[in-house]
Amino acid sequence: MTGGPADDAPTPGSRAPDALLSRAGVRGDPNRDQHFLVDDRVLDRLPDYATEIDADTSHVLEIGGGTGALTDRLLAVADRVTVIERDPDLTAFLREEFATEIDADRLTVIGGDALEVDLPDFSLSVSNLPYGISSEIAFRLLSRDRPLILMFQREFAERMAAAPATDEYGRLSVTAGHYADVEVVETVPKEAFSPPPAVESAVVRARPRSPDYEVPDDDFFLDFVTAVFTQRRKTMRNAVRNTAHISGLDEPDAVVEAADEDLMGRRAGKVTPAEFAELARLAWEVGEPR
Ligand SMILES: C[S@@+](CC[C@H](N)C(=O)[O-])C[C@H]1O[C@@H](n2cnc3c(N)ncnc32)[C@H](O)[C@@H]1O
Repeated sequence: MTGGPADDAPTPGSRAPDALLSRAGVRGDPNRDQHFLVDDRVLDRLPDYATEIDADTSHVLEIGGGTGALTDRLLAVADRVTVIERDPDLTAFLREEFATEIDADRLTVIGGDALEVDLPDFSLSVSNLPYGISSEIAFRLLSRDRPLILMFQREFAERMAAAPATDEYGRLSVTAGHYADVEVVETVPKEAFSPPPAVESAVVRARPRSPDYEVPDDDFFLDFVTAVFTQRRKTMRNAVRNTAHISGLDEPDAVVEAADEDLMGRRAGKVTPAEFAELARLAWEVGEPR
């Protein structure tokens, strides 16, 4: 993990982020999740995190194109890029600024909400996400089983990548880890953005994988984990009993009785994903899920 902007020089020939901001004539509105990356070195490293794992760059998806500083870097490594941007002024600007790439069929700009529009069949996503929709968009992307390089608020990124029994480990770590190997590859200071956000950011790299455990049903497993973590201060015994309504279990007591006693005496933060999976299998068998 690198510690923030440092070392290498910006890529020659790429569009300067401050020039893009001034051509677009925007300042960035935090109420609309607009914090534009203005640090060339961070912008240059984002595609590198994908190429260094040999990710397929035939069709790169960017959520939240903004003024196109990252789009420009992605076009340098990808055959084709699709950008989804909600702000109509910014989509108009992107279409004008990148008219040549659009005409050459190398760039598609979709105007709309990334949570609502149909996502294309992308091979990789590299995005500086709108933080207001971090969780929803992250899981929309994770479920596509493609490599992802995503900028989040630092705390969210660290929770996503956390290992069992650490302070950050929780629902997000288990559910994201169900789809991918997740790592924080860089922390990014506020000053790398214009306007600066209130908190630090971090870049996450997610590589799709099949989990090394089996679950009876993906949705049931994810709901079960979520339900247990909503009561993370309780022992598993009490959490499983109390959260039955969320996970849809009709017979939570039967699950508690059949489960390993040591496991039931722990808190959710000390339960590994594989142990959650084993418990979900048991719950599926004896808990009479609806
Ligand atoms: C953090 S900025 C990143 C902009 C640019 N990619 C960069 O790195 O400078 C997030 C962008 O997402 C856009 N945005 C916010 N909510 C969105 C949504 N629901 N769907 C699509 N774009 C959204 C904002 O208008 C903004 O341009």
